[in-house]
Amino acid sequence: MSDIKDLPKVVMLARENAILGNYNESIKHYQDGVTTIHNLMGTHASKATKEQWKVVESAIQNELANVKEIVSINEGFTNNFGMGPKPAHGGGGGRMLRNDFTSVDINAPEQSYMMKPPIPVPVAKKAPSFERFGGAEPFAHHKGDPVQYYGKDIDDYGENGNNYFVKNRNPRIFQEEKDPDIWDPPSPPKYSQVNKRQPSKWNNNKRKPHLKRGGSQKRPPPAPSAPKPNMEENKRNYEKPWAVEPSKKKSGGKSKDSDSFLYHCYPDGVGPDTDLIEMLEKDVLDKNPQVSFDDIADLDDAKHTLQEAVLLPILMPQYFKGIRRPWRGVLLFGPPGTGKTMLAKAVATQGKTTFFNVSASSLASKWRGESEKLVRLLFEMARFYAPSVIFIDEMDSIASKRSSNEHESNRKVKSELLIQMDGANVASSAGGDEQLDDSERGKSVLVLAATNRPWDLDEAIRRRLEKRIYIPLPTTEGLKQLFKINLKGIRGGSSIKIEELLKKCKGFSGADIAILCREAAMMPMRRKLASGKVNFQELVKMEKELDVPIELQDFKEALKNISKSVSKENLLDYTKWMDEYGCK
Ligand SMILES: Nc1ncnc2c1ncn2[C@@H]1O[C@H](COP(=O)(O)OP(=O)(O)OP(=O)(O)O)[C@@H](O)[C@H]1O
Repeated sequence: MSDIKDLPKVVMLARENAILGNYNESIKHYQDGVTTIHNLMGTHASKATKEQWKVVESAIQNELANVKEIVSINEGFTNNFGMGPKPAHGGGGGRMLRNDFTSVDINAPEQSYMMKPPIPVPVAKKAPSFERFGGAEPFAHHKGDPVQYYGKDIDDYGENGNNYFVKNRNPRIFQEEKDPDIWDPPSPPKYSQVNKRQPSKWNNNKRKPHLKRGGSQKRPPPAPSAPKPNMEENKRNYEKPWAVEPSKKKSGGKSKDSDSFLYHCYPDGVGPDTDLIEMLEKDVLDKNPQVSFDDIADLDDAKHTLQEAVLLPILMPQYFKGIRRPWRGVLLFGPPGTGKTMLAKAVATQGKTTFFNVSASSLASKWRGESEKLVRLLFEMARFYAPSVIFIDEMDSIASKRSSNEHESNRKVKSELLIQMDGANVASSAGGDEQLDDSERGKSVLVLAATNRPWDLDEAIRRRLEKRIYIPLPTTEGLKQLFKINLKGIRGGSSIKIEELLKKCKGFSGADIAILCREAAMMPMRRKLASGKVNFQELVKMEKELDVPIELQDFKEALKNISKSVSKENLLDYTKWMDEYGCK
């Protein structure tokens, strides 16, 4: 028998065992509870209290009866279908069935073999539901109400301070006392308590939010109501690519010309080759080179040839058709620093054409297949912006002679270059310009290549560079012009003897002269510093004092540091190649 204090625990054990199908255990606990109440009745409790205990007892008796009924039903099934224990007498060696259908005479008319016994519905070991226990959740109670036991109020369960239920209205009284050293298993948070503003969000949805165990974390605030970051005010908020307008994508937030090649290819400005196109537009496209022929000393022959080959076909498209069609490509070759790049830029400036300044590095890509794609995109872009000049500097590094041990990617780039040069200028392809009108004919693309090593060029490329112009070292007249151009805005002293200077600068390239003039122009300042009378800080304040005319002595000093960059042997190679492949 248990103590009356333990009655709730005893009843709970009885129910748990019933739910688990341990009916015998359950019955034992129920009976223990009933005995406990019986004993309590024998004490000198008040009549009213005894009445209340009777109610509790009858409720427990009811539950006990239910469990016993389930046990008897179960036993009935097991015995009927031979699953029960063998009878002690072992009659006939078979199992003793309460309804032994095997003994039925199947020939008897009223007992056809068709009359099988009803198939019993299998009874799972199922606990009696709370319906069976009075229809109310046991020990359910409401805040502020007296504790309810099967729906009936119990205000007092005993005297002498034994009112256990009243003292412990919390439902946890029915749980076992906790061992402080044993932690509860982690339990999920109660969603309704996490964010009461959106209680129904997770109720009907298919998926519950994935929350970490622990139960105390808060759900992040719902995204739709989150304030939108103000890009202007808060610089630390980064633009989300999906939130950026297509027109601003990939352009650093700046709006782009809607008439650019990129938008011509991709109306919303984004496509598979956007990066390559943007790279070409950034690194290669020079819409305004701003170099005039007057800035270029000497090279009159080259200027005339270029004007005829490039500018006139743009200005007089009607005349340059048929056999007079423009050149497919022009090669400028000669020693370094002789003004080849300047010439190309001057052509683009004077012809008001779009200038593409390409070098080997701008067409090189570490990605397989991308270099060829760059070549193709370059020519497509040039056609889009036509009339255009594609200036390819150091052409020998892109289009050197093909060899058997050459890397496959280099060969592909060359092949693409050949293909594109053939199709670059529609007007230049043989017989292809007859149907074109003047405006289309004027929209030509000229490939202007430059190299210091023309003998290294691939033959097929060389053939497509139909006009090959030698850009030699400056003549004496050219050197004179170079001094004039480079010393523009700088005063020359009375000591300067130009003839003496020209003699000293024989064999210098245009680039060498430009460097010499810069060095000489710095000499007054260097002399001042070398005297040791001024330091750097004082020198900054002497800007006007240092602006003195350049004297011959300054050039002589500068010439000690500078020498020509082109050797005589090199020059011989150029003249030889010129004689063989060049054009006058
Ligand atoms: N004929 C020239 N007239 C004026 N300046 C010149 C001339 N030739 C060379 N220069 C000077 O030399 C510099 C280099 O010229 P440029 O780049 O055109 O030479 P390049 O022949 O293309 O050289 P490289 O073959 O090495 O590329 C120019 O910036 C310019 O200052």
